[in-house]
Amino acid sequence: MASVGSNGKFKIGLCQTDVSHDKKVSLANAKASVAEAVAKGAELVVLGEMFSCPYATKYFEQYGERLPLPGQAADESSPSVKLLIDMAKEHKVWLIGGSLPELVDGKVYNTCLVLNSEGDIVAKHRKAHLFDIDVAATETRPAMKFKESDILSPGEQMTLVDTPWCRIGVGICYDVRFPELGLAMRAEGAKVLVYPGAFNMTTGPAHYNLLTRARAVDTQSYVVSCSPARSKDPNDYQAWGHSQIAGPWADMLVEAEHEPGVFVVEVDPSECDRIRNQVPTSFQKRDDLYVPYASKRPRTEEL
Ligand SMILES: O=C(O)CCC(=O)C(=O)O
Repeated sequence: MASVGSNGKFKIGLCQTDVSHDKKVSLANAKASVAEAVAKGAELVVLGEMFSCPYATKYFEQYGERLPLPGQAADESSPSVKLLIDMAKEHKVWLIGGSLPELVDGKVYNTCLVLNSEGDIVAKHRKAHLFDIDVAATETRPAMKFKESDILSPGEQMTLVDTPWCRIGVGICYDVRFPELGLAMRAEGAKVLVYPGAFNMTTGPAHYNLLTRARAVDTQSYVVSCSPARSKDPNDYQAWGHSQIAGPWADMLVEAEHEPGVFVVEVDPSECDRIRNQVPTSFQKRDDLYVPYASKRPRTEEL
């Protein structure tokens, strides 16, 4: 498909921020990090999953806010939304606003707002695949159990945003595990896939970098994974951190450690075209072989 946007180079800033139990502190951390990213030249800035809410299902309602629809004015009672709008306007920067617990009609969603450089909300992604896992401890990894579906409802839509540079696809954390979503966004013309996330100390070391690179190699796109920093309080959810960007060749362009930090990387959407032409997998697909199976679940005897 024809490319959307200029296809020109631009700089992406990753903000790996500390999340506090005091929302005002988390928002102040986000504000300082976005300002730092802009000072370092970022034109599009990304925050982590739940950047203003400790990551635990028991907090999602308490910290939840009402989020406007794209094109709608923000409710003044939503401090995280107000901050995102103010930051986008003040710095004239595009923002992929991590995620927030969204309260709507008795439901709670894990939602990412995307704002343009005028502070307009141009897209809203609700996490489509909820993080429900139950991993047993082994000698080499701690146990990890999480059940977002106790509180959260899943989003029902794929999210694509047209920016001045290229089309961008947005997913949230566990969404990155589903290659079909990344491939669908790529089929719709995305050249950058952004996943605010908050992996953990069990799956993070094993899979975070691998998944970022895997989606990059599947889709021949830039893949941006942005996490909060690890909490110093052992009673909190321990985020893996390691915010990172892989290029369309699946090369790691930046990878943080677990401390707070701001990382700015230049990306070039036209590089996706070069890689896609050199290794033209999207034109070599054998849909006749596997599309009939695309919606099948594993046979029950294998579960
Ligand atoms: O997929 C994983 O292992 C982690 C996912 C996660 O932390 C999340 O979806 O919030």
